[in-house]
Amino acid sequence: MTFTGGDVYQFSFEPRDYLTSFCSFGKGRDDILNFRLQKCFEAFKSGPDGDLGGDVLIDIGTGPSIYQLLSACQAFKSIIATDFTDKNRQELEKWLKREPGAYDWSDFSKVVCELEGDREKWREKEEKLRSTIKHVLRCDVTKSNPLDPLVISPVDGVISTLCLETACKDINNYRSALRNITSLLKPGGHLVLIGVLGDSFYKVGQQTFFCLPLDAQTVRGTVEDAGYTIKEMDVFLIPDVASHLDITDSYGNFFLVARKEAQD
Ligand SMILES: C[S@@+](CC[C@H](N)C(=O)[O-])C[C@H]1O[C@@H](n2cnc3c(N)ncnc32)[C@H](O)[C@@H]1O
Repeated sequence: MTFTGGDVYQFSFEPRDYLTSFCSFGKGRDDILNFRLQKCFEAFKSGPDGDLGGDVLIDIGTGPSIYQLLSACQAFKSIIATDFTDKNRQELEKWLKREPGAYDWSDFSKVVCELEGDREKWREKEEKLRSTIKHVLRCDVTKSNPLDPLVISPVDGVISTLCLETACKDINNYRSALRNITSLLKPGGHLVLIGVLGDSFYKVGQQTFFCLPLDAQTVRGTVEDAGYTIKEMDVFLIPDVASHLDITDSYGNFFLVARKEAQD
């Protein structure tokens, strides 16, 4: 599979096709989605005074998705969402502004509220997230400053879900993209990384996108080499890989939390 770079994303990544295939319950992927929501819930549950909390969280490569931020919005005062493509940022804005036709995330919000103890509070949860996302910015993880030309003060937290492996054509590029996003983080700040394992492609509508196949050991080493101490890494192995082969060949997901040490 040849690498699909920024131009392919900008013109051919259809947010609604992506959401329908990869961010919908009841399509044989519930266990994967529940793994991500559960791990985010556990990681952010200590709130603003916990290790994983503070003033600003940046989500790198948010895409059209918000599931990864539903728990985080209880732990950070503000969130900056980012993505490479115009269409993804527009789809996200549609949800933030409650525009007609915005994607319905209520199944996800209900799961997270149930984990927090009251499934009925899902509307309040969505309002809390909307008010916590203060900006939706363009980003490019291949740039040394991914928010270029914007320069911001280093933040307390960076989260990135399923982005770096889709944006990088080889492990050296993955290493530098990780270093690029690390430059946005304060020493002592935390990185939350969710990614896919063994994935070489994923299909969004009619378009097939490249993915860099990763294994847990390589991710670990790369994160440590970028100046982090890993606090947690958990792997979810997909029980029935064959049933997803029409849209992806990933065999698992990983969830990682790491603290940035003093030197970059
Ligand atoms: C598989 S989607 C993941 C979206 C979302 N984070 C999620 O978990 O559902 C990959 C995302 O990476 C973004 N992306 C691709 N290349 C990028 C780059 N060079 N810099 C930043 N984001 C990029 C895409 O636009 C897309 O939104």
